[in-house]
Amino acid sequence: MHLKLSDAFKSHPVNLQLKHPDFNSLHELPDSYAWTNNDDHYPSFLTSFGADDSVPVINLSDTNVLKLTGHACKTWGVFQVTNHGIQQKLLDDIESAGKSLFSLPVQQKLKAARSPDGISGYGFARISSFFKKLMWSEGFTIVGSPVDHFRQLWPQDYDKFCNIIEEYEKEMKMLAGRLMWLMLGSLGISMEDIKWAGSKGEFKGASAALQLNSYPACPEPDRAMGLAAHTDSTLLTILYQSNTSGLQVLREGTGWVTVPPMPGALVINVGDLFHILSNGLYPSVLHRAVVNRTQHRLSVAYLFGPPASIQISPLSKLVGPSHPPLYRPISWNEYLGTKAKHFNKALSSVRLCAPLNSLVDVNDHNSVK
Ligand SMILES: C=C1C[C@]23C[C@@]1(O)CC[C@H]2[C@@]12CCC[C@@](C)(C(=O)O1)[C@H]2[C@@H]3C(=O)O
Ligand SMILES: O=C(O)CCC(=O)C(=O)O
Ligand SMILES: [Fe+2]
Repeated sequence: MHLKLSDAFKSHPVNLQLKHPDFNSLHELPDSYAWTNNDDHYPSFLTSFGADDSVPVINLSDTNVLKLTGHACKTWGVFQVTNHGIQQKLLDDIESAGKSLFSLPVQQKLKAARSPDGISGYGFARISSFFKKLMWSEGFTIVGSPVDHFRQLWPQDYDKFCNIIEEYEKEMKMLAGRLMWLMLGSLGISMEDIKWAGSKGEFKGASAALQLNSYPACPEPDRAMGLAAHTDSTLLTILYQSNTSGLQVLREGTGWVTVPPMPGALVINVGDLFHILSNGLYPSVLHRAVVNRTQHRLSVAYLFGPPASIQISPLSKLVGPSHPPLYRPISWNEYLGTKAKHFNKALSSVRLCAPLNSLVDVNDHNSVK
């Protein structure tokens, strides 16, 4: 059956509390938002202060870009890129569209609420259902045309916002394709190895979701959680975090490392599906967003994946007698359903054989508990 990405949660509906708080009216942290180490799957005491380990920054015009990308993917599963060709004006436009959306009255935003079995719309992050405490954030997911939802939000000028989203998605898709070939090229994979990328390798049928995240200033940031630790269920994610810090990645042996906002830079996460494609060579990065006392923070994630129903499995060039396939084939839709059911155990539920050194499997984040 030909499924669309928007069908992914039809069999995994999640009923999140629909009554959203008006964050601006909360002057102290309600107990329902106060996290202790027991509430998170990955404790905060792992935070590293002033670690000299920092997320790689790659200039996409560097002559050594292939090698740098391979090293960053293998050792971190995340990197920042500069010289990526996305105009600052477009980044500014998407940021102000996001700010305009989240500053609407709660009742207005709820008119575009995500339905329990839907993918698009306003609401808490889907993973909220796995936690007893609430996250100090709100989100808006766009898959396909946002016009119906935007008409609800801005009856007069929804068109202007639709155009910004369309332009942003077009540019992000091109950049995602470029990054895919860099990451694949660093593994020795070429166009003939990925048939679904199309004859020119343009990833025409690829699917994607655009996620706007808003983290209001928080009266007690040390006890709150913006977005709990997770890996992305994507091939790769392109994140724009503007100029406010909040994104942290978990580094083995070091702890939580802040990804510092750099003017105009974009953060690239290796996602779970790329981890599968690479037969475990590139880890999908575990990351979270923390909040702060004074500044509102907005981030925009472009979640890039394959066509919704094609099967993703370890690439045959990366499999051999001494490298058996570590994962069974799975489509993006099925994987999203698996994530909705098993959250941080989704990847291991798709795994075929236990890792040799199972205690230090980079992607078995459950072992960090
Ligand atoms: C395609 C998707 C990945 C995502 C779930 C979604 O359907 C759209 C939103 C994505 C997001 C963004 C915030 C963190 C996350 C874990 C979540 O709850 O929603 C991711 C999901 C994911 O990568 O699994
Ligand atoms: O806000 C951030 O920095 C992280 C957002 C994120 O992880 C996501 O949207 O998947
Ligand atoms: Fe994420």
